[in-house]
Amino acid sequence: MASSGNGNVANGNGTARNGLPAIHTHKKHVNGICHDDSGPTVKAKTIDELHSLQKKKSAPTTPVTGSQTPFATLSEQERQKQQLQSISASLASLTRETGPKVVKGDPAKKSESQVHHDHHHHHHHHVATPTIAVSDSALKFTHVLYNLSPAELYEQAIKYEKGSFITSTGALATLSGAKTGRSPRDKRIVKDDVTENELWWGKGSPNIEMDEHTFMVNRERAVDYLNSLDKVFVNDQFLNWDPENKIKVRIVSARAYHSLFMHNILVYNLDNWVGDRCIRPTPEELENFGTPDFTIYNAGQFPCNRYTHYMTSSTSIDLNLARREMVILGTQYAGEMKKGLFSVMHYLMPKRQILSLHSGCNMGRDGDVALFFGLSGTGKTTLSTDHNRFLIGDDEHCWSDKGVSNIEGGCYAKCIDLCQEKEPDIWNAIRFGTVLENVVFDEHSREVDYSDKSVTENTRASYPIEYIPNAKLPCVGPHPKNVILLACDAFGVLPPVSKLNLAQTMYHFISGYTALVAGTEDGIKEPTATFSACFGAAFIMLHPTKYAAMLAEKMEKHGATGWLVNTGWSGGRYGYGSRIKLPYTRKIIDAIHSGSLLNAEYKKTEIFGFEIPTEVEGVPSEILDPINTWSDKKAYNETLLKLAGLFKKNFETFTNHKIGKDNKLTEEILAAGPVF
Ligand SMILES: Nc1ncnc2c1ncn2[C@@H]1O[C@H](COP(=O)(O)OP(=O)(O)O)[C@@H](O)[C@H]1O
Ligand SMILES: C=C(OP(=O)(O)O)C(=O)O
Ligand SMILES: [Ca+2]
Ligand SMILES: [Mn+2]
Repeated sequence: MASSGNGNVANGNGTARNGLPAIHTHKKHVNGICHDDSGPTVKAKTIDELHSLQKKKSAPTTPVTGSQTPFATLSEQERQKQQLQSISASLASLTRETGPKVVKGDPAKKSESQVHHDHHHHHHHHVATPTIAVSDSALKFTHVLYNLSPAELYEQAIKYEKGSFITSTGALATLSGAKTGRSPRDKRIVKDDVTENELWWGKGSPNIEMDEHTFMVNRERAVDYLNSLDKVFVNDQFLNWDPENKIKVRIVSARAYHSLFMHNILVYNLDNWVGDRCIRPTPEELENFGTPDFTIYNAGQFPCNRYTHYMTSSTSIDLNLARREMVILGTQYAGEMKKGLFSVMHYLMPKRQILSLHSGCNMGRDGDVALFFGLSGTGKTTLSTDHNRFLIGDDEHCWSDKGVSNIEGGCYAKCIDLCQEKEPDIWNAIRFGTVLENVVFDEHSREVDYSDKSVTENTRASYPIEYIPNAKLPCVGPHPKNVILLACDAFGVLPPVSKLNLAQTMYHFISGYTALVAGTEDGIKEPTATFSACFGAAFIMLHPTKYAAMLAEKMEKHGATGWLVNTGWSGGRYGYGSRIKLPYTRKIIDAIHSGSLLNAEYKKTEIFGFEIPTEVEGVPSEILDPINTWSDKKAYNETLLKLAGLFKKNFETFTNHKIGKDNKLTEEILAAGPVF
């Protein structure tokens, strides 16, 4: 018994069972006990002690300022207490007096912390509690997992969230549940005395009203749900890389998946840079975090109550600008949080004369910045991620007097049919730390099949921007030189590239055209035109002409050129022609960046009056005028007229709005549409 205890598998004959020579250990006898260990021993007496040696204490996620005074520990405790008080206040029910008792750390790790500390209540920082418990949730503790690291969030997800797996490249595969895309029709905005006058309401507007009381009902529902859980995740982060215009946000959520998504998507740090490496998080910034400017309550697993006024489904995404709060019920799609905050920026930034943009953004070696506007799936992420240029951001930006800044700290790429050769940077960004939503993978090798649409076509990857090798850190840049409007035209009649004058740029910016291809199940054969003002009507808060006026003013002031790029069909509409090849679109974009396209030879198209180049390096010239690619010229002309009609009809809503200070620009914009 004693001799086999160390795992040596020698048999009685001195030969190992597998035929290899037996291993002879030099046995020492101490106190008559046979002892096998000759090497150095571990400095632990129990298995618990051994485990406690494995982890050393890291700097707190909300660290104290550098000084190492004897009072550092004291103030650290005080600071921790304040932070927990602030979180408890966030989670407070508004019908009861105080917030829940909150404690930091994983509820599953109670025994472990007792090993570390003789008086383990030092480890758990309790917050002042109500003397009379008025509800069951006030009797229990809510554990707070605060600003966890990606590794910790992986462990949480894999242990507790069904559908969480590590893929062969180290990404975290997750499922977002029943909702795999945004639910714009379930978005509600509180209409009060202020927002009634400030916001865009009515036809075409994304803002569907709800009253303050109903918001409180849903807020209470979310808060009660979150408090009923053993633990919640809290992320304290920032929006916007412009230090003067950053917004502090707190996200309270129930899933590690949501916490990791926001960790990737938002900004942790703005100031603390060594070269182009960021030390995150900045102690000062997080120490001074205090109360957030904006809070999201994500109770996505829990539905809203359809008996509640204004509710038309089990999903509700509610924004209250006065309270600076957002409540999410009945959807776990993570994009809802990111785009919800984008709406908030679309309200807050214009008040500071800063234009918020639904666009990607990158910069060349000479500091030439390009914006890529476009609706979902038109190519913002794909085309702004360019190996020859610095990525400033893929989706949400601000344009201030100083230049551009990314609102976010990460990217959110579509991954359907992702291909390593065509999109190497995105491909390589899908590794440890990246959240991969709703993808399908081999159950054994864990290799992802990006062509598989079994869960959804809207498969996504969210990764920190620094996973892109040529990310521009910090994510800010000078004033844009080129403003590229992307349209995925499924009618196949828009030219691959058109140069626009300012009025045309405004006309197309306000129109915000792209086309959706009908899903096969719908039985619809026709591509459907979508007009989404400012290429992001779902997120804008003010009337589109407000943003358009700001864009016109900035483009004029900084001499930016507008372009319309069709990333959609050519040679016939969807079902007949084919999608313009990504390498051709990239060549077109290259020519815009280099400036060569600005000075190319142009001809004017009929109906839309686009200036189209006769030649672009690396692109077959015949495809530059779409009529050449259609074998049926009559069908081309009919389709072109049909699309022009849709543009005209859509623009009717805007004809009686003034854009900018005088009527001159307004008239020019109205005249910049299709003529037929
Ligand atoms: N010519 C093209 N230009 C841009 N994208 C294309 C083109 N052809 C196919 N695609 C695909 O279209 C999708 C564009 O999505 P994405 O860049 O994520 O859009 P957005 O960021 O605007 O939502 C990607 O999957 C990309 O591979
Ligand atoms: C996340 C989204 O953005 P995009 O498709 O524009 O990248 C979305 O629209 O839900
Ligand atoms: Ca986007
Ligand atoms: Mn995108």
